[in-house]
Amino acid sequence: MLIVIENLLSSEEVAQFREKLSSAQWGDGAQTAGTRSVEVKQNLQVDRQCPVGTELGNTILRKLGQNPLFVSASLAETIWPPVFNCYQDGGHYGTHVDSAIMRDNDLGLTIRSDLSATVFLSEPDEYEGGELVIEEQYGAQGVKLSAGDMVLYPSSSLHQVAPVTSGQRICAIMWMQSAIADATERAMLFDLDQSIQALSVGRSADDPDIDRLIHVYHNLIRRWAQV
Ligand SMILES: O=C(O)CCC(=O)C(=O)O
Ligand SMILES: [Fe+2]
Repeated sequence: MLIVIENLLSSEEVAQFREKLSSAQWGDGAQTAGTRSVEVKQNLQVDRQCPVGTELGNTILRKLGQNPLFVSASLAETIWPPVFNCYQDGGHYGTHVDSAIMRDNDLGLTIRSDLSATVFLSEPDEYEGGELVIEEQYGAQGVKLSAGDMVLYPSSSLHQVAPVTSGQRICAIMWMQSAIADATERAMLFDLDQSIQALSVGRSADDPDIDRLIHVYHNLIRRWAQV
């Protein structure tokens, strides 16, 4: 399931990000690719130690924590620090699957990647090509969103970034471990939560039917969560 979260960042925030990223330390993205994906990855990434990247990454993490749609869809337990990338001059990332286990010994961080995310920081008309193409159960889907929007997709999917034939495609990407490892269970919880939110509108805070649905929602999480 692909989920689009619109306006995670406002246009003012996108402008601030772009301004700050222009002074960040950029390096060859191949340095962080696995042995197999290094052959298909051609892009630039902000160095992990760059303070600009850390500051902007923390801003994204804060915004995610405040976004009800993201929280409901991901039930994220641990999020990998966002990585900023830039594709230009034919830059691309051929078909690959993200590593299942990600480990950073310096940060003492290990996650199982359940969900991957891309926050678009360039407007679609700023570059040609550069679609994020995700292979889903029902076929491949190309994603190219407005600046400030984010797509959330299963880390288990094969995906690629098509060559950027003109302009620059700047994005933030991240991976996360969900409290609910199983994608089908997570999708059912998302549907249930979205319906509870919709049905609650106009009902009193102690509506017994809503209480019963919330009871079911939390007890399913209790049953399925790995925390
Ligand atoms: O830039 C993107 O949208 C995704 C890049 C990607 O798939 C990766 O770095 O693993
Ligand atoms: Fe990827």
